[in-house]
Amino acid sequence: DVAVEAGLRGSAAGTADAVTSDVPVIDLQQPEAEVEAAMWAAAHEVGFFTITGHGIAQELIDKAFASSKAFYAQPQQDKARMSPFSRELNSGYEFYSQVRPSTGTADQKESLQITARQGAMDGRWPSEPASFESDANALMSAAHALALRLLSLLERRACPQLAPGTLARAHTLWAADGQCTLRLLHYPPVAAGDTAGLWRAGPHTDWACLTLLFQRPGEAGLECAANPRAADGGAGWARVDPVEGGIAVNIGDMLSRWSGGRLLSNLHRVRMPTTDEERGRSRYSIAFFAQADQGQVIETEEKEPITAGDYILGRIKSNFEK
Ligand SMILES: O=C(O)CCC(=O)C(=O)O
Ligand SMILES: [Fe+2]
Repeated sequence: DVAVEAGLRGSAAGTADAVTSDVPVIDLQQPEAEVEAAMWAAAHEVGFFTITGHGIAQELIDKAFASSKAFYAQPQQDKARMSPFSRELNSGYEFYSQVRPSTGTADQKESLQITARQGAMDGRWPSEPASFESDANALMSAAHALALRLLSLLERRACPQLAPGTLARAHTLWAADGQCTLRLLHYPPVAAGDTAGLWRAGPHTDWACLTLLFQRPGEAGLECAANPRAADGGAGWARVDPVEGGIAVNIGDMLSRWSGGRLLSNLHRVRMPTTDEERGRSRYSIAFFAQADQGQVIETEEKEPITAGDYILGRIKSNFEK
């Protein structure tokens, strides 16, 4: 959470190099009982894993990345004009604006946030490239369906207090109180020189129940805390490298709360490039955040009930009060 993130500022743990290797890779085409057990172990112990055999067509993913790349290739003022950012709706285009409590510096990135709530994208869909809206929507629908499947696989062990299917039903797309979000990210090439204190994305946990992260081979840099139960990154950082055809998955704060702490959200970050070749290259990623609809009540034995809407509002406030 925010206190953990702020506590990382300037601490050795926040900046230590990633030492351990990749997170578990889980093939969803195994028998369901095996998938469920493997996901539980990974979600419970690491909070991060990569899934393959997920059924989302590579063509859908490639098209969304192609549209993203074409969008970002345009001048900054055009992107801002086509998709003005609204903090209230958590939608639109942002340029080097997100300051993490963990670092105090702006993430070295630009992003376009699409919140799947009625009206949130009115006047915010980029008109160029023309394929943008349909490509982004196609990937969002597929990612949403996959996220519901994963939530259902985790639910029995993570949230035994819930009737089966509760988590899946709590997340809709484009309802009047929807909060699911697709974020297209671009980390531009970096000039050689001192990048101390800078991050492509500073250490943070996600607010969502579950995040699906599309990233591409050759564009590495994502790392998660080796031990999600330690407040300072634990015994170092683990690489979450892109896997051909794979999607990185992580547990967010909302599911951590809903599960009464059975699952923990894990800190993660995107490091700056370290070689000339890497510095000269963009990193593009696409995150789908499964965030329950505003009216959904998150009830557990451990804490007072809170609606998913108030939960997210609290997180937005604490970030902007820093
Ligand atoms: O681009 C990435 O790999 C990570 C992005 C991320 O963690 C986020 O947007 O919350
Ligand atoms: Fe994240």
